[in-house]
Amino acid sequence: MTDYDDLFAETAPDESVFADKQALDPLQPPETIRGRDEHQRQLASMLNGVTEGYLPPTVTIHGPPGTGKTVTTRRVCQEFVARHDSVAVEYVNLKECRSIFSAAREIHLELTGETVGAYEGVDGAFTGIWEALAEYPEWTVLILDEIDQIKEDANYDPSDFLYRLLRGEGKLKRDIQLSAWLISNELVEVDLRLDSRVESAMSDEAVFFGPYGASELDAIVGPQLEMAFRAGALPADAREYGLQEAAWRWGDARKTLRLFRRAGETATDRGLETISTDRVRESLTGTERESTIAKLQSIPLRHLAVLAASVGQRTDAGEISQPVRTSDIYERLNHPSTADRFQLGQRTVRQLVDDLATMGLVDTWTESHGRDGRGKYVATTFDPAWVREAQAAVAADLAGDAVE
Ligand SMILES: Nc1ncnc2c1ncn2[C@@H]1O[C@H](COP(=O)(O)OP(=O)(O)OP(=O)(O)O)[C@@H](O)[C@H]1O
Repeated sequence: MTDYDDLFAETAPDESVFADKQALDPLQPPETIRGRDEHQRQLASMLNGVTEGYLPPTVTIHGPPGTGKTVTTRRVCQEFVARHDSVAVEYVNLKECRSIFSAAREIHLELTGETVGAYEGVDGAFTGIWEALAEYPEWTVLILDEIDQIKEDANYDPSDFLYRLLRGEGKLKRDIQLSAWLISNELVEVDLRLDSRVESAMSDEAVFFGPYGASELDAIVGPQLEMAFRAGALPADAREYGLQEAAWRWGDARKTLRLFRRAGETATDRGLETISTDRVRESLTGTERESTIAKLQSIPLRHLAVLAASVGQRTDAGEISQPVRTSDIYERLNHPSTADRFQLGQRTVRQLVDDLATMGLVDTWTESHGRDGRGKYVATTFDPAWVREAQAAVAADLAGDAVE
């Protein structure tokens, strides 16, 4: 039988380098938005359009992960509506929405507090959305975070969804003043392949959040590092090294916080009083691995299948052999044991490989083989073994869903 007193005593950190580990939690809203003055100014001047009777129908906000798109946009909007009764702001994260209906349902839920039944469909959700907005203040800013998710719906064109949002009959009839602020990693018009009808209904307002440099990361996470660690636990050289590497590799504030948290945990596990540059170096690999696997778990299954096929078989020595040709990927996916499951033609495989390259997950290049023509080669931009780990995690999730 377990002696819990012993168990907890043994696992309690006695010499922790942390003073307040929670300070490194990226989910805690920051007290102050730092290093984004110009962006805040741009967003504020768009909001100030209401004083002249105009809000742009859309504002696109894009840039790589962890660059402050969400926190900055939400904060500026919240502060503005707190000072202007004629404006309301609503925020909806579409992260979990893999269909247009679920996106419309999520917006409806945020505006009304009520769920739309599946039988009411997208039409029902939009009717409810317009009825709700008719009761709102004169202007509404609707922030749709991770808008790129709506492209996952194979049965519905993202253009139709956005067109309804911008030019829907129910909206025009009620003269609703809605400004849709669309947040995503890629430029939304390109990523969602929006048609010209939607593009002309959108406005040109776009705000780009670039990756942070080392000094910006210092300004953003610096105060959190001060709070998180005991005095002297994070020496200046290790701190500097971590910030430089984080800026060079990612420019992502969230990953930077994770990097220092992991480094601190390793130091504490090993009973060390300080976090050396070596601990930070180890943490860099761990952070890279963790975030890549998390990203792989979130991509569509077809893309993951193509990645798995590009990773291929281990050699006799247990190594994964890369690069592979796109034709090999196609053949592996069309092996009799899996062909029925995937049903991916050559063109689709090529398209999926291009998507993976755009996501930064693979590198591709073409080589000439003399008389045999040319071949396109594919290799992952990260340790290919991580694909197997992501596959195992996805399979476990799917099995869990099936049980529920
Ligand atoms: N300028 C900033 N000032 C203070 N904290 C910031 C800033 N930028 C980012 N952060 C921190 O990083 C976290 C991630 O930021 P945020 O969610 O805004 O990034 P994002 O660009 O929307 O990322 P994603 O594309 O992954 O959704 C925030 O919760 C906050 O802790």
